[in-house]
Amino acid sequence: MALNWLNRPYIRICLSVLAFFIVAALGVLAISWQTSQGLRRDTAASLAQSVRLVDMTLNNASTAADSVQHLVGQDCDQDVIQALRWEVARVPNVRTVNLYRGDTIYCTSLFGKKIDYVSTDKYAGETLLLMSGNPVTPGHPLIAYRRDIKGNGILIGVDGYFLHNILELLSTHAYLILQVGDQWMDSKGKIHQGEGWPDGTRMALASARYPYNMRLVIRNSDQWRYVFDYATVSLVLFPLVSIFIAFMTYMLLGRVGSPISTLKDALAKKQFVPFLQPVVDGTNHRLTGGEVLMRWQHPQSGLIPPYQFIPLAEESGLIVPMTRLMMAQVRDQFGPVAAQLPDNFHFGFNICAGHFKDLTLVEDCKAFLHAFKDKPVLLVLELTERELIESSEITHSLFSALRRMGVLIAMDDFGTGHSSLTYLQKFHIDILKIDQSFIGRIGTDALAGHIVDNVIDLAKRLQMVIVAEGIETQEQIDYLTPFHLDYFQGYFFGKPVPVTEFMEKWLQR
Ligand SMILES: Nc1nc2c(ncn2[C@@H]2O[C@H](COP(=O)(O)O[C@H]3[C@@H](O)[C@H](n4cnc5c(=O)[nH]c(N)nc54)O[C@@H]3COP(=O)(O)O)[C@@H](O)[C@H]2O)c(=O)[nH]1
Repeated sequence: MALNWLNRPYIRICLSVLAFFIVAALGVLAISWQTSQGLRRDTAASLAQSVRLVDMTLNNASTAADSVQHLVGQDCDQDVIQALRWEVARVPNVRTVNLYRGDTIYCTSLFGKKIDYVSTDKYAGETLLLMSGNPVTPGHPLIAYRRDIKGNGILIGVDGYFLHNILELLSTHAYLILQVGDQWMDSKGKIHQGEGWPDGTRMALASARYPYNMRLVIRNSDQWRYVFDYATVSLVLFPLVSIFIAFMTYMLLGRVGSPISTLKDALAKKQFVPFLQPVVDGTNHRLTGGEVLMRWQHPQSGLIPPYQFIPLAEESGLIVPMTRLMMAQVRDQFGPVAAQLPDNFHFGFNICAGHFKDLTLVEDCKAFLHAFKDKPVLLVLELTERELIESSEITHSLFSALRRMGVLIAMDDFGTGHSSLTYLQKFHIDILKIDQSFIGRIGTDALAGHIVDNVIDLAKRLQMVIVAEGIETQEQIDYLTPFHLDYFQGYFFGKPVPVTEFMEKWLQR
């Protein structure tokens, strides 16, 4: 069948590996799609959350500014200083509250009256300035909130600690920064100038209230960390599923093509070959013929014995073309060397019952005998007693046609079935082959000896040619010799071998 090529080992391995990679690739795609969606969703939520928290922090500064707004422009007396300090103590996150006039700070919550310069032009949106520290706490980041009222105003220092805490907490799977003007703070609280954040997918969200942006970068390493944190089960499951699918692919491909289609394929490729077992004269043990026994020369599995495929071949009817192939091969290989065969050499073919309904059998026998017209041989069709031949008009006319051509009929495995005598009555049988199971028990089993004696007696009375098959020992030969049987066959004389080996070993040169 056309699909049989699929179960060749290397095709099976290649397709299984392919199945593994397809499933694994689909798994990688599914995991990366799922995690990238999850990561985007989570980071977008982190961004919104960070803006909300920074806004809340700056709202505190704005609240403090509201409270001291009426002091703007007033002299820095004790009441004003006290009011400024009160706000530092009262409002969370606020570290200093200062008043300025023009570009000069003149009143501070920390030092009271103090003159200091303020560069108001550096403030983003005139409101916010990120600072890496101030003279009191150098290296400690802070954000200055400014409220200007006609050239005078309030400057509020907000502790950067809260801001970098927000960044740190929300940057588990991304690099989160707070950007104010061209300065930005990372999650460690470090202040940077200009661009310079890492490569990756970028997102940004601006505050609606204050002039700053929260920016977020998803780096490759973040993606992988997210995968390990949130898709651990899938990471284990997909390779296992891929291995399972590859294994199933391998196993299922092994079953592609039904056994019958496999036989058909083998038949088309002529993988069924004849082996020959010698049959020798019962007296002088010289070669007189050969039984043709089928073997399946499988390209991968090697030589397959008949018991593994003959039953299915018989059941499916494929045995008929397979037997025809045997006859054709033996004819074509022995025809040209017929001169080397002993006189009256006989070829025995096993023929199943179903074949006796097929008229091609007559044609095949004719062609077979014709191939040996210059050195005639005997053709023996061996019928097994295990299968019943239907007694019909077709079978009888077929038997008659075969007889007219001189084809001999042998009864194989005699004694093992239930119809031996019926057979002998209904069909003209020329040769009787005593089953090897009886021969094998000679000398060990008295009953088997009696059966052999009686079968020989019956066959002689019916004037049939007798073959004792399955001879393996000298003891068996010694037992049978006094009966003067026509032929012996068995491993003692030779096992079934390929045609070329049979020719080399048995034919005269
Ligand atoms: N319809 C067809 N059936 C066939 C064909 N070729 C074989 N067969 C059937 O398979 C049966 C087993 O065949 P095989 O394995 O080849 O065995 C044969 C011999 O090897 C074996 N034998 C012969 N001598 C001995 C022996 O001394 N000891 C021993 N243990 N085994 C021995 O016997 C088988 C031959 O038997 P038989 O056919 O009864 O003469 C075979 O029996 C067939 O049924 C085929 O082409 N067509």
